[in-house]
Amino acid sequence: MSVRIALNNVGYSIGPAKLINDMTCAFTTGITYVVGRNGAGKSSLLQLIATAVRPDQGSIVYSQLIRDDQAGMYRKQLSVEEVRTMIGFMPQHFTGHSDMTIERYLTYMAFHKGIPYRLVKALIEKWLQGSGLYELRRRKLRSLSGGQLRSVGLIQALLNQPRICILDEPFEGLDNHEKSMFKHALNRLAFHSVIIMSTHMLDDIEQSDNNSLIDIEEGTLRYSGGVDTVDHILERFRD
Ligand SMILES: Nc1ncnc2c1ncn2[C@@H]1O[C@H](COP(=O)(O)OP(=O)(O)OP(=O)(O)O)[C@@H](O)[C@H]1O
Repeated sequence: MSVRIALNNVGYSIGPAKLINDMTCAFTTGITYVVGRNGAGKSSLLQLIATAVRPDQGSIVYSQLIRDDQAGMYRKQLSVEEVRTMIGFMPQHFTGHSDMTIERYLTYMAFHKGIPYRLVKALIEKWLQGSGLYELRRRKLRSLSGGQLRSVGLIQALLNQPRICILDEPFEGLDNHEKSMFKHALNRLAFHSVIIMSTHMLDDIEQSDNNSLIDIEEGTLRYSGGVDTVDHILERFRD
C-alpha cells in the first residue's frame, strides 16, 4: 500500500557546513525530480531520505497506508529497519563491488533483497537483455564504462520493484536506448512506488500529473509542487 515520506524541518550539517536547511516537504507515489545547481544539496537530501545519513535537526517520517479488516484504513509509521527493506538506492558515485562480474554482483544483490532463488536467474537475464549488458555479464564492474556501471547501479536499485526508489543522477552517461528502457521501467514502478531522483538533465523531466518537482538552492527548498507549472524554474538552469 502507498508510502509517504515527510520531512519536518530537516537540517543536516557536516562540521560547520550546513548542507540542508530547515526543509519541510513530502513525497508520495509517483516520480519527484530534485533539481538545483551544482552544490545545492541534492545528493545530501537523497542520502538523508535513503537513511544513509541522519538529520541533525527535525525528522523524516515514513508511513504506509494499511488496510485492516478490523481497523479499516490507517497510516502506520515505519521503523528505519522496515524502511531500509523497502528502499532501492543508487548513489551519485555508484561503484558496486568492483571485483565481481555484473552477473555475480546482481545475483548477490537479488539474494540480499530477498528475491526467491528460483526467480533470480530469469529476472537478471531479463534486465541484462533489456539494458544491452547481456554480452558483458562476465565482465568485472571495475572494467565497465561510466554508462555501463550506471546501468548496473540502476538495475540493482530496481531489481525488487522497491516501494521507495532513490536515484542520484540516474541517466548520467546512458545512451538513448538505455535511457528509454530505464524510463519505461520507472514509469511503470511509479504507479505504486515513491521515486525520487535528482537530475541535471531538464529534458528528462516528464510532464505528468503523477510527477512532482522540488527545487533547492544552498540547501534550502525553493519550490515544491507539480511539474507542469514550473517552466520558469527550469529556465533558471538553462542559462
Ligand atoms: N563532506 C563534506 N564536507 C563539507 N561540505 C560538503 C561535504 N560534502 C558536500 N559538501 C558540500 O555540501 C554542499 C551540497 O553538496 P551536495 O553534493 O549535496 O550537492 P549537489 O546538489 O548534489 O551537487 P552536484 O549537483 O554538484 O552533485 C556543497 O556545497 C558541497 O560542497
